[in-house]
Amino acid sequence: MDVGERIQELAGRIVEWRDSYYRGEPVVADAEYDAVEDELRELIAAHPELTPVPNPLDAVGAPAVLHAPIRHSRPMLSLEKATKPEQVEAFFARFPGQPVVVMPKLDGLSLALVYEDGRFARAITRGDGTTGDDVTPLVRALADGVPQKLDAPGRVEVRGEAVMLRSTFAAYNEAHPDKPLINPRNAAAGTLRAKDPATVAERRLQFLAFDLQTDPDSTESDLEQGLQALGFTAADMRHCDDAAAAQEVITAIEQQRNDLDYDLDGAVLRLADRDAFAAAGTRSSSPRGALAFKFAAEEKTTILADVVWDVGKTGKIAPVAWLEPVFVGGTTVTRATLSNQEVIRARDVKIGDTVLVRRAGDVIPFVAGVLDASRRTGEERDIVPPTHCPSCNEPLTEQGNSRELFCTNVACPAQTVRRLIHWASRAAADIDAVGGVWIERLAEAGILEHPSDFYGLTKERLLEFDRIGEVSATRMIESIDTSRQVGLRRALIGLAIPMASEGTASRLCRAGFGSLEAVLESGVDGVVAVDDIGPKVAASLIEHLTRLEPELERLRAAGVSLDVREEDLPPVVAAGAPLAGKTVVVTGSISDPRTGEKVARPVFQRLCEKAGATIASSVSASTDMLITGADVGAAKITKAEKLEVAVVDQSEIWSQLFEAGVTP
Ligand SMILES: NC(=O)c1ccc[n+]([C@@H]2O[C@H](COP(=O)([O-])OP(=O)(O)OC[C@H]3O[C@@H](n4cnc5c(N)ncnc54)[C@H](O)[C@@H]3O)[C@@H](O)[C@H]2O)c1
Ligand SMILES: [Zn+2]
Repeated sequence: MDVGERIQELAGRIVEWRDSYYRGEPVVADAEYDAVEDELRELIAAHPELTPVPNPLDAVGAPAVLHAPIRHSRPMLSLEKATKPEQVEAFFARFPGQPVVVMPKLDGLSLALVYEDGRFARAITRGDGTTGDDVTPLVRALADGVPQKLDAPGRVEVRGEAVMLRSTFAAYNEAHPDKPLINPRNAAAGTLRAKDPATVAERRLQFLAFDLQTDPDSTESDLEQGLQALGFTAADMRHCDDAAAAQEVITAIEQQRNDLDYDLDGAVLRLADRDAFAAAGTRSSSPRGALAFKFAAEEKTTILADVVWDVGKTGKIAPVAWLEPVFVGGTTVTRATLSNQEVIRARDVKIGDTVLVRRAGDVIPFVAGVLDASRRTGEERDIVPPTHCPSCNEPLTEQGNSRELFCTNVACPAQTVRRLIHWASRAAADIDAVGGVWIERLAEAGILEHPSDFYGLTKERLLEFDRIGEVSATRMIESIDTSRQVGLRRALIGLAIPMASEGTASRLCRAGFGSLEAVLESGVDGVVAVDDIGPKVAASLIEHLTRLEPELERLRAAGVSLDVREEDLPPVVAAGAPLAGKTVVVTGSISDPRTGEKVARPVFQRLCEKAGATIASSVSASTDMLITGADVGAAKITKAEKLEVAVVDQSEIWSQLFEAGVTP
């Protein structure tokens, strides 16, 4: 194929894919679409004489099917893309001396909100950039962050992104396993295509503003201040004076990405001054005064090679997708979860399909759906759930609306191994020198069945196995020995009791229970009396602890501590408590000023508690103080400053702690 043909092919594909995408039925993941755009852009740059007419790269969106077309007062454009720091430097070089804001590139859909004489008049989608769809009733009914009235005369146009919050998305999919949404962006777009707001009432959207035009011109020339003065929630903007500062904020946004309640696919740089942005003008499809820095994709497509049913520690049999390796969310993914039978049915997934895989942050990668069922060849196979346990061959039972499968055989070998691995895991007994493979070998040999069996192992017994040396056998035994100090909280986690979470374990300790036996003795009534422990959790806890009583006895006999540990007790507040009544957030890396040694964050937080503080995990309006260690991301500090939370360096706190006699 010659270059001209390739260009035509790529251009055709872009038009086709955009068409499906803007209809709400994407056929490829964004990353694949972007790769095709990039290839076309490069070919055209090298062969300008072969530029297709029309050139899809000069167009915005797609010639959408519009129900109620409205022409935009000025075009709604796309953004120029960057992936390298040099491009950020070039952007600053183009506008010497101009302040720039850096903000998240929100992954939803853009809207223009028009206000006339202080009254919300209409909301319009981007459409093809020139003409969009009137979605006023839907926005009125479903979007938060859209004031009905403004204190501003004349015509005001605010542009921004309507996103579906991740929490809304998750809650919706939980409530509708029969018709799950693919991802928050698609969900937001689909919501605004609905004919009647009542049919999509649970699908609330959040509007976050990033652009403002006023007529007559307002006196406020700073974009962010202008938006806030009118009462909008603006995208989180941070002012930067040079490329290095901007690059730092871009990195901070990318790191923060998983902690936010909305999807973002990059960071946007934009001239902070509204007049300067307008004066910079536009290219065919993007403004000159802005630049989008793209992050790594969190969604990709790949082939579903097989589905394997995995037996978990509580006997749940979960479908695991075996994938052709795909690089997504920063790592190569080969396995992903398919949740349960009902999700497989609802998403209509078959073995051999090209599936969309989503991996964001620490969440286990999952198969979000099949993008393009028309790609099927007929060779695909249905995913057939097992009727018997893949490990012990006992018949399975089905539970709940999502028809989860369970093996209820308490002697099921796979469950036994899973439970042992769980006991040895970091959050529980932390037997780090004995890995999963060893646990499996020992279980197969009949030496390990219950957690208490770890404590009867000897070096001599381990040395009878192949491929094990003196050194590692000694390490294993030492690691097991240390784990005898596991204590109430981590032992409870390690016993993998259904419905009892890590939070339950902490709450029991803080409520004053001295040992696992004491929890059992207090019965359902005693446990339910603890704040934030409900009757179902209490019942499950007591039922399983009763069943495990002989095991608790064996653990005790082996010298394993099931008593509460000092660190899990409510802190004894030091006299004079310098941080009394303060809610604090700790960020950055903390070290003891006397030795320079690093101090783990939970340890430092514990010291703050002893000094009277209440610990929070993120900065909010109710935070009194942000305590900063070394290497703090810029975004956290900005947020604290915005909320007028005091930002205090760790050195200040350390002196107060030492003075009150609180030391690690
Ligand atoms: N999967 C597919 O088949 C397919 C097809 C077409 C397009 N796409 C995807 O759509 C996107 C490209 O389309 P585009 O040109 O609309 O988007 P773009 O990436 O050029 O970005 C422009 C859009 O970013 C949004 N935005 C979010 N936060 C912003 C902020 N803080 N400031 C300014 N704008 C902000 C606005 O809605 C604006 O319209 C890409 O992500 C692409 O992968 C996918
Ligand atoms: Zn089984």
